[in-house]
Amino acid sequence: MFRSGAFVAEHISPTTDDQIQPNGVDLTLDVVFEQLEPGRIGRDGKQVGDRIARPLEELEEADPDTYYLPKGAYVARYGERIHIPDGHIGLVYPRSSLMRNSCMLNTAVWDAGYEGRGEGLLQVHHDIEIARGARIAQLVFAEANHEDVYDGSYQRENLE
Ligand SMILES: O=c1ccn([C@H]2C[C@H](O)[C@@H](COP(=O)(O)OP(=O)(O)OP(=O)(O)O)O2)c(=O)[nH]1
Repeated sequence: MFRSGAFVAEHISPTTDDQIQPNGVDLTLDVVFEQLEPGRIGRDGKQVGDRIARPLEELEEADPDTYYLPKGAYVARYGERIHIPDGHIGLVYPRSSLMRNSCMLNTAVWDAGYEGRGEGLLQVHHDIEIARGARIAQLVFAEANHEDVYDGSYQRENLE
């Protein structure tokens, strides 16, 4: 069963009322990264390739705090601190307005016990402007059985 947006909001911070949806909580765009170097997925381990944040100069041109994204693939970091409570997994879907603008956000599994400010693959199939802090995605929680809780390399990522 999927949980209500009000329940999800108890585990996401900060949130404003307009982020709380019937079935989930909207996540905002914080930073957009471009990958520069190949990563590696090995049999025992992995490496995330070097990346850079979209340069601030571009953000400050014309319309401050807006990303102008040409067609391509980016990694988006969400603005909220997310905790996946015991007994649940999280899934992220694109905000439909993003998808209707020919862009897509992909999700992997958000494990029970994870805490951090996570990331998603932002596919831009047509140039788009996205304001920093704009709502781009929706996080939902589904109830799930598990024996262990998340203890991987991304635990507590991007927390101050
Ligand atoms: O779209 C997603 C999905 C998950 N996560 C977070 C939550 C999840 O719990 C964590 C780790 O995901 P996963 O277990 O898939 O990572 P991995 O590649 O297997 O690495 P590790 O074994 O170090 O966890 O990343 C994201 O930031 N974005």
